[in-house]
Order: sequence, then structure tokens, then C-alpha cells
Amino acid sequence: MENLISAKNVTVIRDRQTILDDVSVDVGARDFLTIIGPNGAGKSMLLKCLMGFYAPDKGHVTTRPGLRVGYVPQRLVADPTIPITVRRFLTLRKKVKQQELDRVIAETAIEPSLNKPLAVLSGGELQRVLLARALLNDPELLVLDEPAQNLDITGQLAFYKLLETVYRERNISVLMVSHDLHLVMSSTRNVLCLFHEVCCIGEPRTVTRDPEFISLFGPDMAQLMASYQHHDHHAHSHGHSHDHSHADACRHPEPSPQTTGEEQTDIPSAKTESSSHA
Ligand SMILES: Nc1ncnc2c1ncn2[C@@H]1O[C@H](COP(=O)(O)OP(=O)(O)OP(=O)(O)O)[C@@H](O)[C@H]1O
Repeated sequence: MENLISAKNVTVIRDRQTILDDVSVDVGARDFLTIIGPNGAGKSMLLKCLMGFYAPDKGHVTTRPGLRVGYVPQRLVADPTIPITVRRFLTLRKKVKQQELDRVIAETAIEPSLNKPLAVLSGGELQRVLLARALLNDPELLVLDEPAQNLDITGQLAFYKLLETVYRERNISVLMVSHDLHLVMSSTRNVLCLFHEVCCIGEPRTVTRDPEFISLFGPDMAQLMASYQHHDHHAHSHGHSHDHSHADACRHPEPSPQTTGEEQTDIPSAKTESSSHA
């Protein structure tokens, strides 16, 4: 099956720092792929390269011609002095058919927020509105950059549940960056563990056993994540297929001095402008 996006040997160097090092990844139809990794690992940069916001210094990204992509940013800082309503925000970019609007409003349950100013929405309401906006062009691929970052645990759970429903019912592909490991490991089909290079990629249960995952997140985290999957396995054992072209295909590069030890969880965070692409 033709891939929606295919990155081959992507390398990005900025200020003499190698942010992405020879990264290859494919996103196919019906894939649900979550990129995880410590702060500063290059996750947002990879997402931006895959979406064509940045051209890699080496390697290349191929996107299927005409691919419709919906993008959900980390957050949107709404200016309270510009009292734009949710309804207006949704229809700002281009003319949207009423039928299409009604569909996404129902899907994301944002009806009660429609006439509110964007700036007064709660975190959960705002993320649903951002998801609704991303769904308006009937995307084949939904791309989300830490979509539940500013939500409490209940909000995170609700958002991922909604995302799961959208994914299933629309038959789309999902590509996401997430730090919510506890939810990612029990709910997504495939995980790409990134630390500048691809440490491992595959189903959560494979990834959590991978020495690279353990070295990046620590053995306690690996064990904890495995326990989430254990429960999940029993809860959803008759659920969806985990079929994926690169499932279980983990590779194990020699751990560099940089990638060993628990200190890697303390890599300083450096936020990029990912939310500015809203
Ligand atoms: N345009 C840029 N110019 C220079 N350096 C950049 C640029 N964009 C990102 N970086 C650097 O690349 C590294 C990776 O950034 P990126 O935002 O991709 O990491 P991340 O894995 O998404 O991190 P986090 O989990 O903290 O959001 C950081 O050190 C960041 O400072």
C-alpha cells in the first residue's frame, strides 16, 4: 500500500547540533503512530519535517500528492482582546459547508462552546475545538503535537478516547507526538522512540522491552509501562488489529555515552515554535 508520508535518512543540523540523525519512517494508510522520547529529542522537529515545514539537510521526505492533512497544535494562545468566537474561529480560514461543520461539531461535542469567545475556553474544550478545526478539511492524516499537554489526567483520558473514536470511525491515519506515556503505551498501535535517531519502533509491548527505551526512560518506567499494556491486553484482546508494516521492527544502535543512564530524562527542554503553525 502506498505510504502517505515517507521519510528516508532524514538529518537535520542546526547550530552545529544534530537534531535528527538519519531518521527513516513511513506513515501508511490507517497507521496510528506516536513519537515518544525525552525532552529535546527532536520529536517536534521530526513532525515538522514530515509535514514539510522544514526541509532536511540530508535525506528526503516524500508526501503522497494531494494528501489532506489536519494539524492539531500543542496549544493555541488566544488573545483575550480579540474576542473571536469558536464558531468564527472554525470558519475563519475558508468557506466550510454547513454539513461538514455540523459533522465535526457533533463529533467533537463542542456545540456548547460555539458562541463562546475562544479565550475563555477550558483546556479540554480548546483542544476539542482545535481537533474539530483539523477535521474540517476531511483529512486522511491527522497530525498532533502533544495535544493533551496542558490537560489534567481526566482531560487527557477524554481527549485520547475522542481521538481513538475519530481514528476508528473516519478510517484515517494518525501521527502524534506525546509525552503521555501511560496512555500512549496502552492505547496506540505503534510507537517510535526517538532520541535524535530512531531508537526503536513497533508495538508498545515490544518498545518497552527494547534496551534503548529502557536506557532512555529508565527500568522503572519500562516496567510501569509494561504493566499498563498488560491490563490493556486483557481489556482489549479482541479489539483492533495491530498490523503495521514496521511493527516489531526494532533496531538497536550501540548506545552512545549520551544515551545511557537515567540522567537522559533530565535533558533540558527547548520548546520550538510548533504551536505557531496553528
Ligand atoms: N529551528 C531551530 N533552530 C535551532 N535549533 C532548533 C530548532 N528547532 C529545534 N531546535 C533544537 O532541536 C532540539 C530538539 O527540539 P524539538 O522541539 O524537536 O524536541 P522535542 O523532542 O519535541 O522536545 P520536547 O519534548 O521538549 O517538546 C532542541 O535542542 C531545540 O533547541
